Amino acid sequence: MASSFLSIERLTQKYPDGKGGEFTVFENASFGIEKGEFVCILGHSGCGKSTIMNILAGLAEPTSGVVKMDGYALSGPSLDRGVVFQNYSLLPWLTALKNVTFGVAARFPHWTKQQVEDHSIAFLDKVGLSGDAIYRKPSQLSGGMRQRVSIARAFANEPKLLLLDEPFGALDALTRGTIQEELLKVWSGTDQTVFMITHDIDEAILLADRILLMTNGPLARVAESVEITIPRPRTRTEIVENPNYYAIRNHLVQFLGKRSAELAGQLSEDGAAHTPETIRIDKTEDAASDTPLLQAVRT
Ligand SMILES: Nc1ncnc2c1ncn2[C@@H]1O[C@H](COP(=O)(O)OP(=O)(O)OP(=O)(O)O)[C@@H](O)[C@H]1O
Repeated sequence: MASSFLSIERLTQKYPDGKGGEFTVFENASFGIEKGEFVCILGHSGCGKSTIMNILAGLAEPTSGVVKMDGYALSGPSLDRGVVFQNYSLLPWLTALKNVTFGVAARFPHWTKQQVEDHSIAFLDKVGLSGDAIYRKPSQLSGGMRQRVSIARAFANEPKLLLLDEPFGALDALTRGTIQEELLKVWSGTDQTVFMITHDIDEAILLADRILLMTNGPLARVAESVEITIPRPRTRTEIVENPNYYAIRNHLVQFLGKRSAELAGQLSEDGAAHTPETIRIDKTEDAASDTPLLQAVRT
């Protein structure tokens, strides 16, 4: 754990319960994320996903515990950590391009104006925005285009850690599908580490190297870390043909439909750190070693 690029160590969050007491959202949550990994977190509403995200972004302090990046404890927000929220958070008075150059110029102060602009245009292009569109203001863009600008802005800043809080939650299914693939394209050309909240199982399988599963709150925990054993590059139409797709999907559905509630509120009595169990489902490996096809290999 200590050697992970991002190390979440014994994170505990308690809030006042409004009746003079307090309730524990999660306790002693511990997990690591490696450099360049794309990790999604899934869990029911209220389990504490946004709380974890806000702590990673430096927008909130945990009740106890520490988050280390590259071995150093995080404190406060930083350009090293970029955040994309569901509501785009673009500056309404600036064009799409200026929304991107604004951050890039701050991140790379030694660059010339031309370098900043070329770099920003290249990232907008990667998410399918070019021509006139980049000179329009957010109010003149569709929701999908605005979210493309947010994603281009976040990647163009090249933060060490990119935090995505349900970035596609407000988009229709078709636009969502297109932008998911654009996100994969822009991510695969970098060594960017991404931590993303989503409520969409298929989105998580398409995007992630690993999916962290949280039990229901209060007293939630990150119970499982499910490896996505589907090779990259991935597309929405191709992954469903992979033999692991439905096995992984079924596991996630079972967890969220049943086990997330059954495991809820189970905290260790001795105050030990809660690390997720690694789940590896690989029907291709199973077939090669003659083990039953649907068996999950737990480590
Ligand atoms: N500032 C706060 N004060 C008191 N309680 C809070 C505060 N922020 C969050 N909570 C509570 O903490 C719990 C976890 O909230 P959080 O927003 O992290 O959940 P979530 O998993 O992101 O939910 P959702 O999927 O609905 O966004 C909830 O019960 C919420 O009501």
